[in-house]
Amino acid sequence: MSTFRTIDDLPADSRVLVRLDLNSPIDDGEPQDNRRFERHAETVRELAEAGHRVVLMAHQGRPGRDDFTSLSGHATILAEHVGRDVAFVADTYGDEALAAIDALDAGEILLLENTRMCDDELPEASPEDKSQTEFVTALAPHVDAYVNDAYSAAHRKHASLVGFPLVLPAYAGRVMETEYEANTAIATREFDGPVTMVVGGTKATDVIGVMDALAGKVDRFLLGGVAGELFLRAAGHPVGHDVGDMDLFDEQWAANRELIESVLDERGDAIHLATDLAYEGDDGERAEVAVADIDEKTEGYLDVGSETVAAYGPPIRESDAVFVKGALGVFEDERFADGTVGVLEAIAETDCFSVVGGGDTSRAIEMYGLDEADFSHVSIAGGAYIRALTGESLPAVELLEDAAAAE
Ligand SMILES: Nc1ncnc2c1ncn2[C@@H]1O[C@H](COP(=O)(O)OP(=O)(O)OP(=O)(O)O)[C@@H](O)[C@H]1O
Ligand SMILES: O=C(O)[C@H](O)COP(=O)(O)O
Repeated sequence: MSTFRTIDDLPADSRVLVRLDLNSPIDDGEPQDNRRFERHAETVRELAEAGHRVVLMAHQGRPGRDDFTSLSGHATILAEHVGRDVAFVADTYGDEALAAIDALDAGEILLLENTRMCDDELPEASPEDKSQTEFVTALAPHVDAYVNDAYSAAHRKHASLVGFPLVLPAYAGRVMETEYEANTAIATREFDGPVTMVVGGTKATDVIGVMDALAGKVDRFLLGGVAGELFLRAAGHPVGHDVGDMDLFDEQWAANRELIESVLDERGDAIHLATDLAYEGDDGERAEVAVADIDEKTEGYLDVGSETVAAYGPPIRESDAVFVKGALGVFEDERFADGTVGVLEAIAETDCFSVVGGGDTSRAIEMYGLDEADFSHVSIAGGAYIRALTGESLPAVELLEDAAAAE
């Protein structure tokens, strides 16, 4: 259990500065609704209903990238989820922002502009340095308390995440509480039976690092996606090569080859690899091939095959806990969704403790009509989930723990 002060501990009628993570896919300049809005809305609604004056901060994208936008569209989506007005001010800590904060009445909600539009936010620095930036020193006197709900950004040492807890009483929001507990479970909880981890997706470098770090905690790894093909390649099969203009395999193979070979060598008995793979046949339909029959590099494989999906079911059903990181195939294309959906269905049928992480993978849950309630937790964190899985501490979380300990 964490040792945070939570929003239950806030003094009545506070003016609270709340850090959310509303970083979202952007389409045609507009933020797309997603789980992050729905989850953070609970914290925001609870604060407003309790009569606090609620000032929200969040980031979107990074300067120089296409997804670096204003948060005005985010305010509209958030308001729909909260069921209350969310005012927006196109300023981070200037006179306009401060005047809007001062004018708030009890129960009103205000979203400030993208924190990354302010120069003090981004360069990573110590909490002490961040707490002395103009961004923090200008905003802090206009509020009574700081609430961090942005677990999924807590690995970043940015001003809005690590600067405020040093100058204001700091509390954890509801999303921070639930994400912390579920995501640290693999590193901190004892399970009675086997622990299984489903490993896939495109970020092989990240997940192979997690496999290495968790070798002693996880009883079996079920592999697919890019990492799965790289392990098959290490086992001597001619797969996991970039085909056409793909750039997923060769670079990650060069960067991780030694680690993959040593993990396979030391934990080979715990690593389950696909025995068949799926690809796009000449007729455009899904085609499958047994891994043992692949003797030359010709195809780009886009999913694990049906024999593999069937073989991954029993170990999941026997598990006491299952953690998912990354999809087993290109599930966005229905032809190649069998691996990802197959393991999610197997998990949903059990009553084991289960955490599904990663923004992309968790999207498969609604795409294929699965019920989120059948999983113990569907995480909204990407980079922070990876770090939590390996037991690495997150700077912004540590500061909330320090704040509670110093009480
Ligand atoms: N064999 C494959 N070839 C190409 N892409 C694949 C393959 N298998 C899975 N994918 C892709 O992996 C993506 C999910 O992987 P990613 O590593 O981004 O994981 P995530 O954990 O869901 O997301 P994030 O960490 O970005 O929040 C899916 O969009 C899927 O299309
Ligand atoms: O979307 C995320 O994973 C977090 O908001 C962190 O965003 P960043 O990787 O741009 O810092």
